[in-house]
Amino acid sequence: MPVIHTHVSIPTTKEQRDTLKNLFGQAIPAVPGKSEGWLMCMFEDNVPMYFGGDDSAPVAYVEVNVFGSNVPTSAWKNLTPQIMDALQDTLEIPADRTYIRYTATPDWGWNGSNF
Ligand SMILES: O=C(O)c1cc2cc(O)c(O)cc2[nH]1
Repeated sequence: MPVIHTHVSIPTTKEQRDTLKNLFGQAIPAVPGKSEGWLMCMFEDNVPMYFGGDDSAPVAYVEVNVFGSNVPTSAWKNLTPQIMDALQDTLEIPADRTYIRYTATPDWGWNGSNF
Protein backbone atom coordinates (compact mmCIF):
# COMPACT_ATOMS: atom_id res chain seq x y z
CA MET A 1 0.00 0.00 0.00
CA PRO A 2 2.42 2.71 -0.96
CA VAL A 3 1.39 6.33 -1.34
CA ILE A 4 3.54 8.92 -3.04
CA HIS A 5 2.23 12.38 -2.25
CA THR A 6 3.83 15.05 -4.37
CA HIS A 7 3.58 18.76 -3.65
CA VAL A 8 5.01 21.20 -6.14
CA SER A 9 5.00 24.96 -6.35
CA ILE A 10 4.33 25.10 -10.07
CA PRO A 11 1.32 24.16 -12.21
CA THR A 12 1.26 20.72 -13.81
CA THR A 13 -0.53 19.21 -16.77
CA LYS A 14 -2.32 15.87 -16.78
CA GLU A 15 0.35 14.60 -19.15
CA GLN A 16 3.08 15.53 -16.67
CA ARG A 17 1.18 13.92 -13.79
CA ASP A 18 0.68 10.77 -15.86
CA THR A 19 4.40 10.70 -16.64
CA LEU A 20 5.32 11.07 -12.98
CA LYS A 21 2.78 8.40 -12.01
CA ASN A 22 4.41 6.03 -14.49
CA LEU A 23 7.94 6.83 -13.30
CA PHE A 24 6.95 6.43 -9.65
CA GLY A 25 5.31 3.12 -10.54
CA GLN A 26 8.60 1.96 -12.04
CA ALA A 27 10.51 3.14 -8.99
CA ILE A 28 8.39 1.79 -6.13
CA PRO A 29 9.62 -1.83 -6.39
CA ALA A 30 12.84 -0.46 -4.88
CA VAL A 31 10.96 -0.95 -1.61
CA PRO A 32 10.75 -4.68 -0.90
CA GLY A 33 7.24 -6.05 -1.42
CA LYS A 34 5.84 -2.89 -3.01
CA SER A 35 4.45 -2.65 -6.51
CA GLU A 36 2.65 -0.25 -8.81
CA GLY A 37 -0.49 -2.34 -8.44
CA TRP A 38 -1.05 -0.95 -4.93
CA LEU A 39 0.48 2.48 -5.49
CA MET A 40 -1.58 5.60 -4.88
CA CYS A 41 -0.17 8.80 -6.34
CA MET A 42 -1.42 12.17 -5.15
CA PHE A 43 -0.43 15.43 -6.77
CA GLU A 44 -0.81 18.91 -5.39
CA ASP A 45 0.41 21.67 -7.63
CA ASN A 46 0.49 25.44 -7.45
CA VAL A 47 1.29 25.12 -3.73
CA PRO A 48 2.83 28.26 -2.21
CA MET A 49 6.27 26.96 -1.22
CA TYR A 50 9.51 28.52 -0.05
CA PHE A 51 12.91 26.86 0.09
CA GLY A 52 15.58 28.67 2.03
CA GLY A 53 13.28 31.65 2.23
CA ASP A 54 13.00 31.82 -1.54
CA ASP A 55 9.85 31.24 -3.59
CA SER A 56 11.27 32.54 -6.87
CA ALA A 57 12.15 29.08 -8.24
CA PRO A 58 10.26 25.77 -8.34
CA VAL A 59 10.12 23.63 -5.20
CA ALA A 60 8.97 20.07 -4.51
CA TYR A 61 8.14 18.18 -1.34
CA VAL A 62 7.37 14.47 -1.65
CA GLU A 63 6.08 12.12 1.02
CA VAL A 64 6.53 8.39 0.47
CA ASN A 65 4.38 6.31 2.82
CA VAL A 66 4.26 2.55 2.95
CA PHE A 67 2.52 -0.09 4.99
CA GLY A 68 5.05 -2.02 7.04
CA SER A 69 8.10 -1.48 9.18
CA ASN A 70 11.83 -1.96 9.05
CA VAL A 71 12.21 -0.79 5.47
CA PRO A 72 15.92 -0.95 4.73
CA THR A 73 17.59 2.44 4.49
CA SER A 74 19.07 1.23 1.21
CA ALA A 75 15.57 1.03 -0.28
CA TRP A 76 14.83 4.65 0.57
CA LYS A 77 18.25 5.68 -0.75
CA ASN A 78 17.50 3.86 -3.99
CA LEU A 79 14.23 5.76 -4.39
CA THR A 80 15.63 9.25 -3.87
CA PRO A 81 17.48 9.68 -7.18
CA GLN A 82 14.63 8.03 -9.08
CA ILE A 83 12.04 10.42 -7.64
CA MET A 84 14.29 13.46 -7.98
CA ASP A 85 15.26 12.58 -11.56
CA ALA A 86 11.57 12.18 -12.39
CA LEU A 87 10.78 15.64 -11.00
CA GLN A 88 13.78 17.19 -12.76
CA ASP A 89 13.04 15.57 -16.11
CA THR A 90 9.26 16.03 -16.04
CA LEU A 91 8.82 19.36 -14.26
CA GLU A 92 12.34 20.83 -14.28
CA ILE A 93 12.35 21.02 -10.49
CA PRO A 94 15.95 20.70 -9.34
CA ALA A 95 17.00 18.12 -6.79
CA ASP A 96 18.52 20.82 -4.60
CA ARG A 97 15.07 22.35 -4.18
CA THR A 98 13.38 19.02 -3.41
CA TYR A 99 12.82 17.25 -0.10
CA ILE A 100 11.52 13.70 0.30
CA ARG A 101 10.19 12.30 3.57
CA TYR A 102 9.96 8.53 3.96
CA THR A 103 7.60 6.82 6.38
CA ALA A 104 6.65 3.21 7.03
CA THR A 105 3.75 2.43 9.35
CA PRO A 106 2.18 -0.85 10.48
CA ASP A 107 -1.16 0.92 10.93
CA TRP A 108 -2.82 1.03 7.54
CA GLY A 109 -6.48 0.85 6.65
CA TRP A 110 -7.95 -0.48 3.44
CA ASN A 111 -11.30 -1.82 2.36
CA GLY A 112 -13.00 -1.41 5.71
CA SER A 113 -10.32 -2.74 8.03
CA ASN A 114 -6.65 -2.51 8.88
CA PHE A 115 -3.90 -4.77 7.72
O1 LIG B 1 1.59 -2.81 -1.05
C1 LIG B 1 1.47 -3.31 0.07
O2 LIG B 1 2.12 -2.94 1.03
C2 LIG B 1 0.50 -4.39 0.28
C3 LIG B 1 -0.47 -4.80 -0.57
C4 LIG B 1 -1.16 -5.82 0.07
C5 LIG B 1 -2.24 -6.61 -0.31
C6 LIG B 1 -2.71 -7.57 0.57
O3 LIG B 1 -3.77 -8.33 0.27
C7 LIG B 1 -2.10 -7.74 1.82
O4 LIG B 1 -2.59 -8.68 2.64
C8 LIG B 1 -1.02 -6.96 2.19
C9 LIG B 1 -0.56 -5.98 1.30
N1 LIG B 1 0.45 -5.10 1.40
